[in-house]
Amino acid sequence: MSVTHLSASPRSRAHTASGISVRGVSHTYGARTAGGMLALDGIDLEIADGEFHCLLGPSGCGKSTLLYLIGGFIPVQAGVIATSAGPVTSPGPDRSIVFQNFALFPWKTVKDNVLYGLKKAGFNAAEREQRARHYIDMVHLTGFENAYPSQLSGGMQQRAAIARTLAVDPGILLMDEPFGALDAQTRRVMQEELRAIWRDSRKTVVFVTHDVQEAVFLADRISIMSARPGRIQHVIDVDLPKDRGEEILENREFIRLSEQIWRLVREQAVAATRGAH
Ligand SMILES: Nc1ncnc2c1ncn2[C@@H]1O[C@H](COP(=O)(O)OP(=O)(O)OP(=O)(O)O)[C@@H](O)[C@H]1O
Repeated sequence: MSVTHLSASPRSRAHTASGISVRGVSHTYGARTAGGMLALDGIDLEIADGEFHCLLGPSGCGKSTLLYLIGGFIPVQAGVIATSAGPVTSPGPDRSIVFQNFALFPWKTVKDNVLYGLKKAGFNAAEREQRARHYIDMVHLTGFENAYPSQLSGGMQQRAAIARTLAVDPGILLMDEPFGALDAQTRRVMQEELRAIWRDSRKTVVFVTHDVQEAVFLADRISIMSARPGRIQHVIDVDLPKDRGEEILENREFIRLSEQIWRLVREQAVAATRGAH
């Protein structure tokens, strides 16, 4: 896939990639009541500017909670989260999120969904048009600008949601199992496309997944979290070529890493099951 860059004029409000620093972050749901539940316990994590970072771990270990804290969607109770824009205290235009369930407005067309985010971000009419066209093309939806979400397949809806998120040019892209609802084949195509978009647009990505192969395919580094309360158990470097396609699945390092990480995640999943009894 070829991706051309839009001019980064001061008026474009483009956000440069940024690192993310998470220090001593804990989170308790229902903290004000006696029965509060500790979801995250002392998370320390440094994500470099321009890194593709995956969070892996058993169900309920707090992956989404950590992502929402970085996004500023839930307040930081203990510890500090910072980006190059400073400490995270609320959502900001430098961070955007893509959810599993697409989160498109069903009553708006693909183009209007993309334009909506741009208007909110303060782009002028000409920039909105130019950006909408560019990002709809980037995710291969040219020709479907006037379609409504209900007229699109799941993969196309998720590509529209990604176009809407990318169009506002956040430096940090937060993705919460964005391909979880897709069939295996569409998922593989989307993984390749996302990797290509990331490589060409230089964003910092934090990507939550349950899928070990997906994490190894996409990431520069992978954090494996413990069963609840979530802690960072291991941080693994993925030393694979930058350009990754179907052939990487047969790369010996890919296979070795996938097996190693699968064992580590399984240990945590078993611990989570024991903790539930
Ligand atoms: N709003 C909430 N109120 C109370 N408890 C919550 C809330 N959101 C999440 N939790 C609990 O916090 C823990 C962590 O949830 P979270 O969704 O962050 O985990 P996760 O690792 O993303 O899970 P999954 O992989 O199943 O999506 C879970 O036990 C969950 O039930």
